[in-house]
Amino acid sequence: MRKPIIAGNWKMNKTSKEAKDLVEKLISLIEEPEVDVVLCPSYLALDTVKNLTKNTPIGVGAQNMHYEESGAYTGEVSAEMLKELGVDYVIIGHSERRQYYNETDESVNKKTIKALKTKLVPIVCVGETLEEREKDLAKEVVTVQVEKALAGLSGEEIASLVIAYEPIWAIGTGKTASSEDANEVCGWIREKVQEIADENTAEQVRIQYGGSVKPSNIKELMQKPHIDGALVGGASLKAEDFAALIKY
Ligand SMILES: O=C[C@H](O)COP(=O)(O)O
Repeated sequence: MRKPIIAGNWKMNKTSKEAKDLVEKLISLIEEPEVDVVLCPSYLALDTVKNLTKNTPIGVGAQNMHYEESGAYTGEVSAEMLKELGVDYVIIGHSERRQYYNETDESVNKKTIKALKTKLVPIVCVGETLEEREKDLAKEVVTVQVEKALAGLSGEEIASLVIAYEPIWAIGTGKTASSEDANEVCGWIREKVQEIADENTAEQVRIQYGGSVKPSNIKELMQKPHIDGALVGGASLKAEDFAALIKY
């Protein structure tokens, strides 16, 4: 049985002070969540959020990392630096990083390998553009992204990570993929994992949906057999909304 995982990706929002307010409010609204809960603030707020959530079931994730251990990479942050802060998860290959910061399938693969070696749980993002969906290319695009992201990993490693399916056209637009469409793509991802690894791995790997998830649509999405959670942007910025998502 896969435990659902709901993660909030705050993107470039919330100063450390605002993060503190949000986390304190969230803690007062959720007691013992039945799902894994993860908050992904900016790098600068990670320490604050980690300290505030220390004795709670809330996990903390970064939004990106570099694949090298150290070196002349101005502005970058390593997996070791995240680990030292007590970070548990790291989002890898978010479409905004693919679109604006030259993230490629190859760098996603390197980062995923590095995260696993450092004992961070990667949340590996994949998803098609609207144009690709309209040309009926979603299956090909998404499964190739999965194949390339997971290249060289063992079944055990794949089973331990999280894959987030985020159709780019649904991110921050208010347009959610229908629960049927989202489930269909998550099913294709699971099939691909089975092909790359084996049935057991495919059964274990958790696949999230992301793209305009909100309290009004989470229940329907979570009822689908291949959807094991959500990667949430906008609705994770308000404690009440995020708490409602966790309690779906
Ligand atoms: O990482 C989160 C996704 O990009 C979804 O963002 P959104 O919930 O604001 O559409």
